Amino acid sequence: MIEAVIARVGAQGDGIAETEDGPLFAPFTLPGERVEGRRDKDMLRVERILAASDARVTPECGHFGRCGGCLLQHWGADPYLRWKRDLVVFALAREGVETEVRPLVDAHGAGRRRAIFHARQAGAQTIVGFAERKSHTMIPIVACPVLAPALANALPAARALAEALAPLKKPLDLHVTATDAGMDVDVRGSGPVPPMIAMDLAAIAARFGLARLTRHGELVAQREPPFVMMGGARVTLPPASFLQATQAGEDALAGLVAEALAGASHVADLFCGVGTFALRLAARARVAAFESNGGAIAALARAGAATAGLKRIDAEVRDLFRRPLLAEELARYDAVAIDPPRQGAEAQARELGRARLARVAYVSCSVATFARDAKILTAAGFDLRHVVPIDQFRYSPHVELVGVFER
Ligand SMILES: C[S@@+](CC[C@H](N)C(=O)[O-])C[C@H]1O[C@@H](n2cnc3c(N)ncnc32)[C@H](O)[C@@H]1O
Repeated sequence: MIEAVIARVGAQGDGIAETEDGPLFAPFTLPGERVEGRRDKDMLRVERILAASDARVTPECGHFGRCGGCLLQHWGADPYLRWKRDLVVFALAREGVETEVRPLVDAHGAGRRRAIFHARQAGAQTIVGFAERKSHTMIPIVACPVLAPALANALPAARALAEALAPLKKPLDLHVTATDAGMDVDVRGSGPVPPMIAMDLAAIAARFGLARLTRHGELVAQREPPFVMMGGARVTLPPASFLQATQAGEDALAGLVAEALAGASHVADLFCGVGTFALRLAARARVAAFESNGGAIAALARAGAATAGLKRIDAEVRDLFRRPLLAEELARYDAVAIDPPRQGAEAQARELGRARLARVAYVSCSVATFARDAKILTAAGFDLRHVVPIDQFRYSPHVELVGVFER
């Protein structure tokens, strides 16, 4: 057993004690706390808190400490939100990216509207829940307080579906999305399903009032096509679509992108998904939207065509890692919104740098790849005017941001 004093909370959400042998990572501890525990390589498995921080609060979830979803429910809101903004401040400073980091937007709102539950068979028992952190061990989950009220029935529905599929003995992932028509569920991992089980699944969909149930994107049952509103457009979602994690997060990101690109008359939306930004930007500007997922592009095109009052939207399936929009192609736009996955968009950033463009709104879910791409853009003459951090993933170390580039 050793004693340690926690100096700070690190970028992965662990408390960190500085020792002669280097940093010791102590999950679920807070700055200033004196703790006792067992050392396991660079981890400290805390067994007792000898002196607790004043900022320690009671976690709102009974699964906290085991479930890998939340790491920081034990921290008061103010220091937690300061830490989250600092993740962006310090990561950019470390990479030498100089800019104004604006106040963090708390975008938890009503809660998460998407969840992926895992289901595993343990003998005769079906376990439905989330994985432990950095492990495949499943934690059975009874309730998850970070989910939006529209997902209140998501866990019981996922459990019923997993139990119906239990005879197949396959590990399952159940993607649940809250839509304006009700819950949309896509079950992955089951493989082919015998007709009797398919009938059971359809009955469960009806019992829980699911808008739609699909298996690997194939329709099992549908009460009403699941849709969400984006600006004035009604978007019918393909199964397991990407959506920003919270409605408040989507509204905040879309508002910041619209503000950054205000006055542009022809905008390119890169990594556009189902049109989160494109369908709103098209109220004021002509938009060209690019994305590798064909289902998302079809949904965006249909929603745009069916919405009165929008300017023209051109939507194209394109792999922007392999075939980024070239500087010559970008010449026809006067501003760009870009929102890549975690890997960032290195090749695309180089083309944005080469293009004769004045404005880029860069939405990112990874400060590290954002910093890399920001350096490419600033080396090409862009000024990173400011960055706005956004917290859609309360209690986790994930943070989004919008960076506004001009030249
Ligand atoms: C962070 S999401 C953003 C989606 C959209 N902007 C939104 O806010 O809903 C990233 C998007 O990039 C798409 N994507 C992933 N890899 C891609 C690639 N190589 N080329 C084009 N799009 C890709 C994903 O399908 C996803 O829709």
